[in-house]
Formats: sequence, C-alpha cells, structure tokens
Amino acid sequence: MKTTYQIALIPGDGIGPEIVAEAVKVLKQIERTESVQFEFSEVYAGGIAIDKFGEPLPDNTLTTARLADAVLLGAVGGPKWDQNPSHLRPEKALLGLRKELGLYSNLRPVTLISGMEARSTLKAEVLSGVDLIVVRELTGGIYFGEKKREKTAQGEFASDLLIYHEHEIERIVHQAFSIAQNRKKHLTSVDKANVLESSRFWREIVERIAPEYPDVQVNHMLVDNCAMQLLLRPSSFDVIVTENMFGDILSDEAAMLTGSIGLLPSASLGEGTKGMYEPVHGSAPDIAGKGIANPAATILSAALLLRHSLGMETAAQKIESAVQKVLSQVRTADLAAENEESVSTQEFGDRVVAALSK
Ligand SMILES: NC(=O)c1ccc[n+]([C@@H]2O[C@H](COP(=O)([O-])OP(=O)(O)OC[C@H]3O[C@@H](n4cnc5c(N)ncnc54)[C@H](O)[C@@H]3O)[C@@H](O)[C@H]2O)c1
Ligand SMILES: CC(C)[C@H](C(=O)O)[C@@H](O)C(=O)O
Ligand SMILES: [Mg+2]
Repeated sequence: MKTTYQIALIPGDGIGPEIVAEAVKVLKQIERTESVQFEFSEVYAGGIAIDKFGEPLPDNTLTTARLADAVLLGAVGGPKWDQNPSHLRPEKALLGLRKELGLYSNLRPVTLISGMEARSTLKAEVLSGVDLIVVRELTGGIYFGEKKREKTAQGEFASDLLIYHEHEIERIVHQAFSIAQNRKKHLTSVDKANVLESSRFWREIVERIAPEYPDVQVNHMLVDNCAMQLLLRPSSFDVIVTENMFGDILSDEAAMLTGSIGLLPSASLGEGTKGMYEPVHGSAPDIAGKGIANPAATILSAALLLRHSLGMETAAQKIESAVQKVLSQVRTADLAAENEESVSTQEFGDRVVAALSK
C-alpha cells in the first residue's frame, strides 16, 4: 500500500519551469522505487500569475499550497515586471507564501560536493572541511516591516522598518540551537549589534536561550565580519543563525564556496511538517529558455522536501548521492571550465534519474 502525498508545484518564472521539471522527473523515479505516490498540483505564482490573473499570488495558489503536504517552487521574478508597482511585483508571491504558510525558518545547507572545489574562487585548502548551514529567519525583519514612500515639504522619502518581536527571534534561535546540537555543536549568531537596536535585542535573546543548550558553543559575529570570514575561514562555521536580510545575502555568498549558486537548495519550515522547498538562486532571466540552467539546486531541494516534510531520509540521501555522482561525471554550463563540454538542464536531470535507477 503506497502512501499518497500532495505536492504543490510552483514553477514560477524564468528558469523556474525548466528546473522544476527536472526535480519532478526525479520525484517520479522515487515513486517507482519507494512505497509512495505523489499527486502533483501545478499552480501559478510570480510574474506568470500577474500576466495570467493580474495578481502575483492568486487565491487558488495559496489554497493549493495550504492543502498540500509540501510545496516545490522554482523561482519568481524577472525584468518584465521590474517596473511594476509594489503590489504587482512577483516577489510579493514568494513573501506572501512564506508568511501565509508560517514558514519562519529557512535552512540553507552549504555542502561542498567533492570535485567542485576547482569551480570555487577559493583555494582547495581553504575549502577543505566546509560544511555549514545558514538558518535564516524568513517571515520578519525589514522584509515585512512597514514600508513608506511619501512626498513632504523637504522632499520625497522612502523607508522600510526593520522590526522583530521577541517570539520571532526566540523560535528561530531555538531551532538553530537544536540544529547545532545534531551537527558539530557550534552556533554563530550573526547581527549588526554595534549599530542596530534590533540586533542588540537579537543578541540578548541568543544569550538568554544559550544555557538551555549547554552542549552548543555559541559565538556572536557582526555581519560585515561574517561576510569576510566566510571567504577566509569557511570551514570554521557550523550553524549560522541570522535575521532575514543578512541571511539572504550571506547565503548567496556562501553558495560560491560550493562552486555555483546552481547547487544550493533550501527548505522553508514552520511549526508543522509542511514546508516550501526552493533553490536559493532566482529566476536567472539571463539564461532562461536556453536549456542550460543547473537543476541541481532544485533537485536537492526535492531531497530536502522528502527529508523534512515526508520523513523519507533514505530517499533524500539517495537523491543527494545521485546528484553527487552525476556531478563527478558531467557539468552544467555554470560549472564547466572554459572550453569544457557541458550538459543541458534536461540531460542533467536524466542522468540523476539514471543514477537513481541503478
Ligand atoms: N526564490 C526566488 O524566487 C528568487 C530568488 C532570488 C532572486 N529572485 C528573482 O530572480 C530575478 C533575477 O535575480 P538575480 O539575477 O539577481 O539572481 P539569480 O539568482 O536569478 O541569478 C544570478 C546569476 O546566477 C546565475 N544562476 C542562477 N541560478 C542558476 C542556475 N540554476 N544555473 C546556472 N546559473 C544560475 C544567473 O544566470 C545569473 O547570472 C529577480 O527578479 C529576483 O528578484 C527570485
Ligand atoms: C526574491 C527575493 C524576495 C528572495 C529573498 O530575498 O528572500 C530571494 O532572494 C531568496 O533568497 O529567496
Ligand atoms: Mg536571495
């Protein structure tokens, strides 16, 4: 008897549909070997939803996501909608999904895949031992505080409020500590406490919670220093916990330790098992429609979906090993050296499926 799971698919814009198609292929292969069945419901969000329905996050998309066991998202956004007024911006869909589904915790694991060191801009000896995870607060901070744009007698101004409530910091900090307990027991809390009141508050809360996790060694680091240390001593990090915007920026930086942003998956989680899974990268409009996007981050996000929402750890590991194996044989264009041959998005996906069927 197979267990059936509902998966909401939100391919989105740009390379989104190309990379989600490859992750779906991989999940369908998992169906063949495990006692599960997936029912996929494809819905629209982002620019494509603005074009079709006049809004970035249609009700039907949100309802489908709410009813699903998990959501797999490609990416949203692109230059076509860049000049749109704020309520008609594709990113609204993403932020709306995260907020409405209560997905306050964004896990961005940065794992070095053997053989990829050569594609990083850093030396192999600096990269040796890199295995970290960014735990990014996802539904608070400057992304969600009040926004203003006003014309005054002194001229026009714009503002974005960076606000954090105690419970929002507490829950993400608890989560980061417990993740650290199951890893190398080292937590770096990243803030800008020398300038921001919200960061001083964040630091106080981390200090207050730390005694509940005596086996975890915690340190605080200012975000500008962290940006530098990630390139200088990346292997000294285990778990990084930080607020929404710092986490966004640091995770793109950390992606380059692995060789390409096309390799970095993410899981957005809340209180229950429901999660939204998406690559860390965006819709890559510069390469959309060319069949050259790296689908690995999305395929690895599907692995995180199996792990975190469906409790299928073994299947998740199988996908991760298959991706590693394929990367040891072929590269997509983002990872190929100059004049080195590369495989298409589709061929990469096919090879992962083939590696899984062996
Ligand atoms: N989760 C999301 O939906 C998400 C995340 C980030 C950015 N965005 C949106 O995407 C749009 C483009 O943003 P951007 O250009 O700043 O960032 P981006 O991540 O889309 O692209 C940055 C660079 O990385 C490359 N790249 C990204 N993913 C790749 C992949 N899988 N394979 C190979 N190369 C890849 C792109 O070609 C580009 O050169 C914007 O509208 C932005 O708001 C969406
Ligand atoms: C598109 C944008 C709103 C989004 C974010 O900043 O959270 C993206 O950069 C990400 O990292 O998921
Ligand atoms: Mg980002």
